[in-house]
Amino acid sequence: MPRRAPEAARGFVRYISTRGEAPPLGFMDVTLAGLARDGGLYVPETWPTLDPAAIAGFAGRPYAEVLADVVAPFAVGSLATSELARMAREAYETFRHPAVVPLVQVAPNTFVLELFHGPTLAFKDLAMQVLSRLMDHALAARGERSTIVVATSGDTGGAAVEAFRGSAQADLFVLYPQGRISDVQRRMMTTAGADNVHALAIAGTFDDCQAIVKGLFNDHPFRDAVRLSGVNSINFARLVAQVVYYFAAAAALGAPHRKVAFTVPTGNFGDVFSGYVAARMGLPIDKLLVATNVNDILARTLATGTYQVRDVVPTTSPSMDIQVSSNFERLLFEAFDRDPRPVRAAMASLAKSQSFSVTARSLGAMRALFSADRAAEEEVAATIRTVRREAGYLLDPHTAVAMAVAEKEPRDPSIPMVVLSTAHPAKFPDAVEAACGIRPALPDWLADLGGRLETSTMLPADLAAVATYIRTHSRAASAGAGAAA
Ligand SMILES: Cc1ncc(COP(=O)(O)O)c(C=O)c1O
Ligand SMILES: N[C@@H](CCOP(=O)(O)O)C(=O)O
Repeated sequence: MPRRAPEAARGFVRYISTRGEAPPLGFMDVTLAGLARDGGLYVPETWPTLDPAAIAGFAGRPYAEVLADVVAPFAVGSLATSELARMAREAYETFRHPAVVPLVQVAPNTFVLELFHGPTLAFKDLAMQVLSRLMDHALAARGERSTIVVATSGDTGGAAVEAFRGSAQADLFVLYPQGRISDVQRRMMTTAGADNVHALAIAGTFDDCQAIVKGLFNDHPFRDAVRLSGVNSINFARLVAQVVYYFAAAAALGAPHRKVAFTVPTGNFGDVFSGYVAARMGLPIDKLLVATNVNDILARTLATGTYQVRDVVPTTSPSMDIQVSSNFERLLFEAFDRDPRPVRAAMASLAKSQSFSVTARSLGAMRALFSADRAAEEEVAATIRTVRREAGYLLDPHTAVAMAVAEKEPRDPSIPMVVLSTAHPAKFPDAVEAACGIRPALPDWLADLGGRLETSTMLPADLAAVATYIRTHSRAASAGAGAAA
């Protein structure tokens, strides 16, 4: 059978690598590829835009329809809009709230955007439920299998397990940092009871897990042999699906006729980069406020222009206990006017000396839209208590990091501030109870989670050990495979 020409060679919307040394690909190829072959991250060659009337029209529309309209321009030529619309409809049928992403007002002109009504109670479901459908569709159409790896600090892993368990096309390997996530998060990964899901407890941090995943992608013979794909936010399809809720929330609050600001609890910089994409597409965003816990590399970088890795400190918002923040590379590429050479230099410096600096001009470009601050552990707990007392609303610790930062930051009171609520408080019951004395219960459909049988494999934080495990257990590897994208 003749080999398929890559989509990009067939005149589709092209995606380019932030490091400039990988072949351009089309949307579905990028979705299956994960990391670019030069170690960089894919972004579209140009940002599509939506006109103000289209944005205004999102208010009150079903969320799945908004997704189809926002994502379609990124997939022109690669995927029929009717297929995308079907996938979106099916994806959001798994959600437990009719609005999918409801907005709740907690103070004058301050809103919480609840992104946790999906099957694993975190914002990751919003993109993962679409991504699994996109990948299954592409793999089935091509008659291919795939080995999916994912590094998680707690939430991406559970969302991936839920989205891919039972997939006929894919085997999923989830790397989580042993002992550094909540019990609920761990159980969501270890109780799938599906042959195609492998939960790997890594003796290390999330940064170790993510470095191993990138190492697997950068080992081209391995990558090709197992047909490697990734569902972390290195995958552009994850990010584009997350752009949708910025549009939905802003339109509900009067955009495009009114500016809206967002505070985003941040770790791997994927969620907030999706906000940047929304701005590039024409959404009038006043400000994107990056909120970190004490693992504040992003806040320090935006303050000083120097990205300097330190040891990670365990916190009550474990999903944000991250130092090497993958998607910052995409922002660097933008801030360097899309010149891949300084991106390569920065990434080489990061690999060699754990740090790099950006020019004053690039820092200025970042600060035009982004600002940043951190919340210490006592501020997080105090915010959970205060918001509960004053607004009768229970925040999870990640959302509380964002709320604490939003409250500290000087702001124009006439501009609505939307705080992204990335997880349900019941995923972190110990931290919430310690902060305010209330122990949030899991919803009914997860009430038996604590009693389900757990299966996981402990491995050292070692690239070769993980690669060997995957080679042995991946059905894509044992079926034999040709070159991947
Ligand atoms: C609950 C929660 N909040 C916030 C974040 C940070 O999001 P991002 O990594 O996209 O910056 C994560 C992890 O990604 C998370 O799981
Ligand atoms: N906080 C994340 C870390 C991985 O982020 P991703 O957005 O790149 O998948 C998690 O919960 O796993």
